[in-house]
Amino acid sequence: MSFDLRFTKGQGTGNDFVLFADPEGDLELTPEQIRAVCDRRFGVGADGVIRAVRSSNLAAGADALAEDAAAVWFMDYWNADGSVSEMCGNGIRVYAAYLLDQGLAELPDGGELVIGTRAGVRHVRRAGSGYQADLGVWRLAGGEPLVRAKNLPVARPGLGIDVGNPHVVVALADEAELEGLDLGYLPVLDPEPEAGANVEFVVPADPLVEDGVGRIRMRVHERGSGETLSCGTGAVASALAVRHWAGAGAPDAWRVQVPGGVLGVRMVNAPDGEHVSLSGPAELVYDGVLALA
Ligand SMILES: N[C@@H](CCC[C@H](N)C(=O)O)C(=O)O
Repeated sequence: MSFDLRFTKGQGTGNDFVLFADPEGDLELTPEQIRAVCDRRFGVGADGVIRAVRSSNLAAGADALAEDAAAVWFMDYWNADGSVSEMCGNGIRVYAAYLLDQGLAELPDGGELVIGTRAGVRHVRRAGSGYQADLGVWRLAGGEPLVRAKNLPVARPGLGIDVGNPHVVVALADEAELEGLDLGYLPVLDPEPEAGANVEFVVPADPLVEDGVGRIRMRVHERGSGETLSCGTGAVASALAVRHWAGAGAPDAWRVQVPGGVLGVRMVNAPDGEHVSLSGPAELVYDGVLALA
């Protein structure tokens, strides 16, 4: 049986998403349907799909509500291959813009949206013409897998970082090496983390720090989506990794240039540990209807 999916297309630094509202949680798309929506030739085309569902109508939403009763909306996220992810840093800003655009939530000046995700409750506020999301407490994932990628002459050690979803960050020698990578091929990790990982390749800008802000360039191969123009949680993981490698005195504010634009990352101490926040643009591009089988 086919049905019409009313959707909005949105993007943040070129990481693009199909968003749809399903407040009651009646419309659980299958992995095949997600792949059909994200197909860039036969579907709408996107790096991921986001369902706006009330936390009270989703099993995973119960945890969010237990953490914070204000998390009435849940960001239900799928990668383009139909797999579920815990978190999406660009997606959560676009999701905030979508909730506001659809009149599903309000954001008074200086206020914040409280959003349930599989990685926990996240807070989003306006920042300039975009949004800033507190992605919570980060942690070293405890692994340094060797990473092989197409056109990378030798395997390099990566650093495992968890920001709600899994990342492995790899430092490259220079811009030429970054540009020469062919991320149309899946990077191979040894050992391969059980749940897979998003893999970021980074190089420092020259100078690394300007006006107290660290500066890096990044490309990414996203778990479940392949190479994308940007990955918000990947930008955060990259800034954290480079700060870790730079050692004492490295800044807590970073500017991450990705193929689709620029993202801001900031580390801030809080009672429960060091939080990391991500800021950047979020745009809703168009609305449409897709017939799905
Ligand atoms: N593009 C996102 C991350 C989306 C999920 C990721 N591919 C995963 O599987 O963890 C971002 O902006 O963070």
